[in-house]
Amino acid sequence: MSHTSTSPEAVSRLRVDGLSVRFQIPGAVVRAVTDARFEVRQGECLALVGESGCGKSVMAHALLGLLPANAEVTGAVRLETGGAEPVDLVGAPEDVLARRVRGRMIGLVPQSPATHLTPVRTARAQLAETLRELGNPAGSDDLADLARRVGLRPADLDLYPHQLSGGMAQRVANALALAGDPWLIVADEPTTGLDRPLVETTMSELRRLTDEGRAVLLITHDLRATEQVADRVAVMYAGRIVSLTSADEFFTRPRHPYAAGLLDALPSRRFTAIPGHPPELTLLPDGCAFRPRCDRATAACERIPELNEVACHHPLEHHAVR
Ligand SMILES: Nc1ncnc2c1ncn2[C@@H]1O[C@H](COP(=O)(O)OP(=O)(O)OP(=O)(O)O)[C@@H](O)[C@H]1O
Ligand code: NI
Repeated sequence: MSHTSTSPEAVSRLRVDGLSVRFQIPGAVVRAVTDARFEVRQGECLALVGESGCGKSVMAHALLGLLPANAEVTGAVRLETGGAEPVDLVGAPEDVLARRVRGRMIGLVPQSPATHLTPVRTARAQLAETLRELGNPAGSDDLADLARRVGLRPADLDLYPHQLSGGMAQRVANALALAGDPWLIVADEPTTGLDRPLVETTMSELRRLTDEGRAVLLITHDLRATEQVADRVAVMYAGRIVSLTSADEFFTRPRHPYAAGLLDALPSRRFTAIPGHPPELTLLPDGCAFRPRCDRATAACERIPELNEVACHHPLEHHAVR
């Protein structure tokens, strides 16, 4: 389902190469993201899934230079758009990120959006201001169009943040992320608080933007929504990407035991949770971090497996699903 109207050299993409994030906290180091390698290409939606606390939001913030001062980021993140000079996002000066990247090249839908809205201004005022700041003349048509695309009714726009339900605040955040017509949309749980029809609206909008030649990095717990829009799926466990395959392969022939476990936990499948819990990111074991929960673990798992689509010493051959 990829969009290939441009020549290969001009293909836009985000390339993440060996990205790691460490947080220094009193007496410990949180290894939130370790050695992430992936790309998101024009015309593609890549979903990033994994249990709570595995490092998904930290990864999203690292891409945009939005981590707090106790974070140490290493590795490379390059944004190549339309044959223009690539932008190196790790180590880019704050003014470059603020003026050129955030909102314009990369739009972020933050997790828990209600906390990011200005309490004293209506949704309409915040959208209009963002459109203006991002150099869009903000005709009322644009604003109305943006609202419609995310499933907001015109009357919703006159509400103040405290009057918005969680789902409405989510839609306002989705609209704010799209206001600058960014090339890449990083959407961190963009469907929180939305009912199924609105989840569908949001997913179709993300798919439409993707098919028009943009790119989407979708962070979500909603595997149903993932199945609907993702071209590829990256599975994260304890800060590492442990599986990076086509969505079709992830949903029908998962090879990493953790990926298979996530699918088995779905009510529509076996409805059987993976036993145990992920490790503390301050106390990661050597070797495969999933080993203590994995019924296929062997002595080989004391070494970190390479990510060759699947980071596992003993991937599943044919896992019966559906
Ligand atoms: N500023 C910080 N200082 C120390 N640790 C942090 C900081 N920010 C995040 N962390 C830790 O990094 C880890 C990854 O957090 P992150 O928010 O990325 O998880 P997540 O995969 O997005 O989870 P969820 O699905 O619940 O949103 C967590 O253990 C979290 O406590
Ligand atoms: Ni998160």
